[in-house]
Amino acid sequence: MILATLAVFGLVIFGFWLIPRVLSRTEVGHLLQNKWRDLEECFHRHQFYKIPKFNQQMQENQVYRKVFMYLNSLSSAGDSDFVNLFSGNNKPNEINLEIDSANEVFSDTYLGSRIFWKFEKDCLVLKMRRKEKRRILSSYLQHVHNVTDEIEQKTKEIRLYINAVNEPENGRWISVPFNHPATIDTSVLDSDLKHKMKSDLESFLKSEQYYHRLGRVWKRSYLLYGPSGTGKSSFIAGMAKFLRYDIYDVDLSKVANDSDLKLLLLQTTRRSMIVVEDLDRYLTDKSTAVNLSGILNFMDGIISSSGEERVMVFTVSNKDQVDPTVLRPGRIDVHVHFPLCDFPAFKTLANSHLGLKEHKLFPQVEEIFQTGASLSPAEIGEIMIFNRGSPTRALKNVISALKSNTDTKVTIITANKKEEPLRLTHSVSVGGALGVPSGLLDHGGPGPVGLPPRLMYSGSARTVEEVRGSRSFRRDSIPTVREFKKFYGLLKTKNNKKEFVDKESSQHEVPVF
Ligand SMILES: Nc1ncnc2c1ncn2[C@@H]1O[C@H](COP(=O)(O)OP(=O)(O)OP(=O)(O)O)[C@@H](O)[C@H]1O
Ligand SMILES: [Mg+2]
Repeated sequence: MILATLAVFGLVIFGFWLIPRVLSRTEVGHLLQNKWRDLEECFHRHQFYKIPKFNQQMQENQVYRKVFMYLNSLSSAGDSDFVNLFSGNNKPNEINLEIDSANEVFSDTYLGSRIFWKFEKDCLVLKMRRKEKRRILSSYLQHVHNVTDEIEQKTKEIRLYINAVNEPENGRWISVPFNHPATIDTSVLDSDLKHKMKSDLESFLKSEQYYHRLGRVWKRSYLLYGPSGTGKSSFIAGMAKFLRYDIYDVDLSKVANDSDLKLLLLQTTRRSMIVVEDLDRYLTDKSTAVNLSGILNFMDGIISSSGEERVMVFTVSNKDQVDPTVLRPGRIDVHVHFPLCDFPAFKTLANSHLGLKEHKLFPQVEEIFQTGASLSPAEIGEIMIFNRGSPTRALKNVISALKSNTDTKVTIITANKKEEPLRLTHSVSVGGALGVPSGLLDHGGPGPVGLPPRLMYSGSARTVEEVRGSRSFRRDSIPTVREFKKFYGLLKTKNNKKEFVDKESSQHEVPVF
């Protein structure tokens, strides 16, 4: 008797456990669930809001578009009876799922209230309990807006804008899709610095209210400084991808005057990154028609169409040469140093480029770094890429390049008799603005110290006097390696005194946080 009671009791419990599970997986269960919900809603009065697909001018209603996108992002969308499959817009191999507008009701929960969406002919209908509309309607719509904004931001194609010669019919900017492969993570930099940069950018994105409360323009400015080939442009690409911002790359030499620069800024959109590479060059060479006050106003970003959500990035090779007013706090918020390679950075490159964690030549490489020799990550990276078939050969070539670089670190007397340091090898620019090579590549054979041919640029010929007159070789007329050697040979005969330039501090710093 007791056994029978226990068996019945067990069966009842099992039944209670099993029935909801079976129902939730079957059509009957689904139907019952919907009927129960409908029954529950029968006891409430409802308010309906219609969102037409088109406005009176037969243009697409943006609210409809956003709600449609929002509904697609709901987890319940995946469970809907009919789902359409489309190929991706920019990636044809990708398949996207989209809810079908055929008479289905989608329910959503917001702040504890249930909200229903239904497709009708050319419109979407929002249904909510009347007594709850005051409490949730506007914040729910804001929530829909925020979610879709975030989705759009994540999926949008990043574009690179370049200020072209004046074409009034097309505006001042021309753009191309931006597909640079660099990310913040692929930059060979101190990992703590990369982490700080990411959190700085993230906290900027979340600070709209904070900036508004302070009455400040919601923008943040970064100065990336360091020798050529240390990854400044690649890092900018990584920042833009991290933020998913478009890049406006300002070429100041193509700007007619201060008001033209204002116009350019006015024609940028929010959520964009405004980049001026080699700012020091423009300031010292006066290779722009814009004067200092025009540049300062531009940096302050006051004149912009919305004044909102801008990141500005400036690169310089040596910040000590830049007028302190340009770099004052508020105008530049964060300084980031891009150093030449040290031994840990070399090891990271060897790992990523050659798959080497350890090698018998590493101690030798470390020793040379300890003597103060250094090359830019670009130079070391190029040697490794060129010799990637043989890691040992790659390391040997890095060693000889480092040794030869030690020999080429000299102090030269410039035209104005002032001693000025010049690192010859760092002047071989391997990357133009945002990594687009600006010189003509010479594939004519290996370089003199095992450097790959890619490192050799055939720029326009320059005389030694021209080279000596400038602080460093300019990107737009890069000498060939042979010219370097010639130049170096001349230096040796003219200056018997050969000094090492002080090794730059390898400390990365982000002074303002
Ligand atoms: N720190 C680094 N981490 C990873 N790659 C680097 C780094 N530095 C340079 N490189 C590589 O070297 C090449 C040139 O780098 P990039 O153009 O970013 O240097 P740059 O500092 O902007 O130089 P320049 O001042 O001449 O414009 C790129 O292909 C990049 O991938
Ligand atoms: Mg650059």
